[in-house]
Amino acid sequence: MTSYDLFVIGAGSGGVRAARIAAAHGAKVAIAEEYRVGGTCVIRGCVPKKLLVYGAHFAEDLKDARRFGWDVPECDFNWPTLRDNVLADVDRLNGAYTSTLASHDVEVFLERATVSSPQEVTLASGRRISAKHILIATGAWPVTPDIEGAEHGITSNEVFHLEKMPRRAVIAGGGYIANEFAGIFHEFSCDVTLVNRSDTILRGYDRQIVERLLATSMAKGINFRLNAEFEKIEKLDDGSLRLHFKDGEPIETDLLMFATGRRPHTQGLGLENAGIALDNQGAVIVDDYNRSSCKSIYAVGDVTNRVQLTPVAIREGHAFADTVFGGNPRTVDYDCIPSAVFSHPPIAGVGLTESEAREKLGTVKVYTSDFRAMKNVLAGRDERALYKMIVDDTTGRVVGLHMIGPDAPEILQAAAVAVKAGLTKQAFDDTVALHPSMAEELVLLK
Ligand SMILES: Cc1cc2nc3c(=O)[nH]c(=O)nc-3n(C[C@H](O)[C@H](O)[C@H](O)COP(=O)(O)OP(=O)(O)OC[C@H]3O[C@@H](n4cnc5c(N)ncnc54)[C@H](O)[C@@H]3O)c2cc1C
Ligand SMILES: NC(=O)c1ccc[n+]([C@@H]2O[C@H](COP(=O)([O-])OP(=O)(O)OC[C@H]3O[C@@H](n4cnc5c(N)ncnc54)[C@H](O)[C@@H]3O)[C@@H](O)[C@H]2O)c1
Repeated sequence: MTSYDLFVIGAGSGGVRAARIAAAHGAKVAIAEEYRVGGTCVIRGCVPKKLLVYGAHFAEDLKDARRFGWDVPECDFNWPTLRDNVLADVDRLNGAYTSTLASHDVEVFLERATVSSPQEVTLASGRRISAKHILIATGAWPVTPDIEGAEHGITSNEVFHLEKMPRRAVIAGGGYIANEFAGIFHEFSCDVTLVNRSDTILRGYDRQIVERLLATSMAKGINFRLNAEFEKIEKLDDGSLRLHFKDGEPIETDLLMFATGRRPHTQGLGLENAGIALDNQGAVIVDDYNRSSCKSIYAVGDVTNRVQLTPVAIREGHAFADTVFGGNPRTVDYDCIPSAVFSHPPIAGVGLTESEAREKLGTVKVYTSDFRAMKNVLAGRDERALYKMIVDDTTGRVVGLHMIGPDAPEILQAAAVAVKAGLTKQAFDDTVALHPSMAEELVLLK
């Protein structure tokens, strides 16, 4: 039986980083991937999604360009062209990730692996491999509600491969994926309805910012059906779908996409063969050093259900490799992780929301800037940005920054450094504005 120092299951964001760094520390490493090297982020998540967001934004840019003097003729959008170009870029990245593993002498098995004992995995081909350490980096999988006809819906796994752009689309869910794809489909002239089971969308984001997204999305023409529970999905003779709800009128649509959360991908992985403890969501329970209840087996990324974001999975994979193979025990700092929703317009935030800060700190000061970006003014686009700074009134420290508006994620990434470093509102005020920019609002808040 071949033996390795480390066997990684899952070549996504966390697994690839862990494999590469462990190998650089001198370990003999192998990795198994059942679909494509690169994982969710590269193959069917962040990267192709962001490329579609860019593609979608041209709908507004082309219209606005006329106000800036460009003689733009009526333009048609061609979905197969964008889809195929995006998928070609995914192929390129898949190749780049595969060569990175090869150049670090990580052996890649393009097949499913399961755990057969604390120091052994079995490949789908039947081959058994022993390893001193096993890393579970199998990510998460879309959850679809248990309702009659749910099989007629798709998930984010399939959305990047659509044959044609539907005329009507319903997106179930009110989180990241639902809001991002509502914007994408809408910009491609599709009639979009977002259906959520509660009246709260984007839980965890600052309410005022989310309210602004809701208002802006509705003004653009995206429909929202909140507090709605599906009863069943009926497929009609012409191939379209009729969605029935426990209350309210049915909706007819050409496409139903479930964006109703992602569950840790642990089913059928054989974790019981190594006595690995899971939580009630099926996530691998790990300690601060990513070690599971079995001492030779570790887990990183979405499969641990801590923070389902790529940069977090990467950090966890890196910290694991440094800890176990680099003689440098490290944990990941989960405080002040910036995040964004690539909606139209995008949202970005770091630190405490206003309500979290009020609950945690008691006395807080909130500074806001509610403005129309210069570009939107000339374009005649009645779309306002909102920036919010949450300050601890006792210390003057900025404990949260939340924004919605053009390029909010780009601006927030830089500002998050200041929040993470514990800078005060005064430090922002002391910084001279960079004019004219949208970001200058951050140092001009009164
Ligand atoms: C549509 C979408 C958009 C997203 N956008 C963003 C974003 O903009 N920003 C952001 O930070 N995050 C985003 N995310 C989340 C991000 O993709 C994940 O947090 C990240 O990919 C998690 O990395 P991971 O290594 O834990 O798992 P993954 O990247 O999911 O990798 C797990 C890999 O394991 C493989 N695998 C599973 N089981 C086995 C097995 N038994 N044997 C072999 N291989 C196996 C899978 O095929 C997969 O390739 C998005 C997710 C989705 C779905
Ligand atoms: N920009 C980003 O960083 C980004 C983008 C996409 C995904 N992600 C990651 O992927 C994860 C999964 O994304 P997601 O959007 O699927 O999950 P999510 O957890 O963000 O949202 C799930 C939503 O589905 C709703 N829901 C659940 N069951 C439902 C039902 N039966 N009917 C209608 N609504 C229902 C929930 O109320 C919630 O609003 C996110 O938590 C995030 O960490 C990140």
